Amino acid sequence: MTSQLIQLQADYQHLPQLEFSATNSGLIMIAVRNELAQASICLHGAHVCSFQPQQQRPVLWLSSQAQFTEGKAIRGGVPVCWPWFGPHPTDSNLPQHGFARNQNWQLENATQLPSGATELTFVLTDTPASRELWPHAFKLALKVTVATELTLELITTNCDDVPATVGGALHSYFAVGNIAQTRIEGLDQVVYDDKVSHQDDLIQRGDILIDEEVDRVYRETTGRCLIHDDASTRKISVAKQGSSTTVVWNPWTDKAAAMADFEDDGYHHMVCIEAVNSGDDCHTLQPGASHRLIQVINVVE
Ligand SMILES: O=P(O)(O)OC[C@H]1O[C@@H](O)[C@H](O)[C@@H](O)[C@@H]1O
Repeated sequence: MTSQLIQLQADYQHLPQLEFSATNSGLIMIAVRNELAQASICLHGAHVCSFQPQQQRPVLWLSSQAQFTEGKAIRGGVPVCWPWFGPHPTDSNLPQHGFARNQNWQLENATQLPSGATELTFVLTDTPASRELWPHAFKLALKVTVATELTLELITTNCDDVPATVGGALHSYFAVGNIAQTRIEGLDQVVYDDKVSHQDDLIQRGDILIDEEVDRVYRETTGRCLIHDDASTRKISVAKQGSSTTVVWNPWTDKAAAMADFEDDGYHHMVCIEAVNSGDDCHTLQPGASHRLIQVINVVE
């Protein structure tokens, strides 16, 4: 057992809702089990890997071929993309979706709330290596609240003495019974850029149905999406704050087959609905200022 694991077990032995373990590759996992729900979170990336309210099936999709390895993003769950979303705007040598999802975060605090929810706060701060990728002093916190709903609050604080521009995403992968019997409500009439056909300024008409590769950046939209998962006879609500960009992604056949950590037929059972800050929706923070990106996920009847 690593000394970090032993320390965490000692620090949080008063919280029976938490169980700490290490993967074969030495990454630390936290299992959260309370009267409302269960979840698992990897310290690597502060990555929420699973979320399951009581009496429900898993809400998040996690690839059976996900790799739990230092320096590699976990495929599925909720990757934290930060401080940019997608390719870096000016330097294609920098990592896709930023670097936060590939770093070891710290568990700053965990508490059990009177409501039965468990709240955990993870933090990441700048290092000499991070400043080579993004030249700013920062504190990034992810507050994860595990209850009947899963609430993720990503708080960026600019600790530098110059302004810093921040983008990113809560890149949530949702589990669906069958993508052919799934539709996404909430983006009707919203303007989007289609990253598959490379067409910009298209307009969504009605609900989104997925029967091919979908990679769309919906702009100027702050509303919630509702995933109608008819095969599982349930709906998943995905609400957000601090973001006016929503990305919908399903890699479909060829892209799924090309990803080593994505099972070939996995695209039948997932869709990403991502709360994003990108393009004009990035935020320039003055020294000391903060930005909050929030996603709230729950199953509705
Ligand atoms: O493979 P990655 O880096 O996790 O990215 C997965 C996908 O993430 C989505 O957010 C992007 O819109 C896609 O273009 C991308 O393929």
